[in-house]
Amino acid sequence: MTAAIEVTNLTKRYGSITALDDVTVSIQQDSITGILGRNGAGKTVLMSVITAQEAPTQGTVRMFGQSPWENASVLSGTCFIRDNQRYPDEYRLAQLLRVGPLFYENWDEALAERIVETFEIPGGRSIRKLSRGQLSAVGLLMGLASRAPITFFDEPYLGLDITARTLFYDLLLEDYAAHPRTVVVSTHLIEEMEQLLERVVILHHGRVRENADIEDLRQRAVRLSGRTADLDRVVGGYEVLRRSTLGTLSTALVTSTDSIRGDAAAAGVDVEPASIHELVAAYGMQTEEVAR
Ligand SMILES: Nc1ncnc2c1ncn2[C@@H]1O[C@H](COP(=O)(O)OP(=O)(O)OP(=O)(O)O)[C@@H](O)[C@H]1O
Repeated sequence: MTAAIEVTNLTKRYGSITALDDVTVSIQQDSITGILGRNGAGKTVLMSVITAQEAPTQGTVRMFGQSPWENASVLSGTCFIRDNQRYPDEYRLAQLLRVGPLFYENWDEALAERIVETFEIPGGRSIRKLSRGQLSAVGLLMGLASRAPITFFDEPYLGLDITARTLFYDLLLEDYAAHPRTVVVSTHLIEEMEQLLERVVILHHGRVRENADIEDLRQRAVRLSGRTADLDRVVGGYEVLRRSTLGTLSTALVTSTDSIRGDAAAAGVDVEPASIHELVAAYGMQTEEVAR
């Protein structure tokens, strides 16, 4: 694995708030990596520090082996589309399409035009008058057409309807297959996006809870369900990530082990693979102490 981004012992504090707490993570080159975690987990701050929009309190960031801080040669190869991306006040789409190639050397004009048509982005008014979804479509346009070697999308779909989101996912996969590059995307729409992701970083209270291949993560936990008394007999020896009971029936999300399926079968308890979004939700419910 070649790392496009290496973050080492990164801490970011704002006064008494610790947004990132000793984060060490590497992001694989030519992969699509999802940054997941609860509100306030540190996803945006991590991307802001990696892209040198904010200085770390401690720790180091390397992109393609170099520090991005005031490093034009590194930063020219990155594109960061924020959820609240701002553009100059009176800018219209045509101006944005003209400056794209000035900022990004791999800019693809045909792709940009295709995205304008696909997402029906209006060109006749200033960008600040666009709807929330249309503004997100402009962000997708910049992020995709830039073809930057490292592209960050921070919740890129805000306000986009389901058709537009599906079009985005299809376009991203198609363009990534034709032009492999490193894409980092933060999202809460885990079920929708997980088929795109190859790697996943899960943040919790500013710390890395998981940094794994998505296939490995899928093996990480199982969902047990059955009669509460039967379930009680099984879960005792395992790490229970989340449990719920309705009447006489219970379900439990349990860290997967070699013996869990045998033990569950012996107790008459059903076992199914847990989904990534169940796992992320369960991690998010853990107290800070448990997560460490
Ligand atoms: N400029 C700032 N000053 C003070 N605290 C900040 C600042 N920026 C971020 N934070 C805090 O850092 C923490 C992480 O914020 P961040 O925006 O990275 O969360 P997030 O994971 O992106 O959340 P969300 O999913 O809600 O977008 C939060 O507690 C936030 O309040």
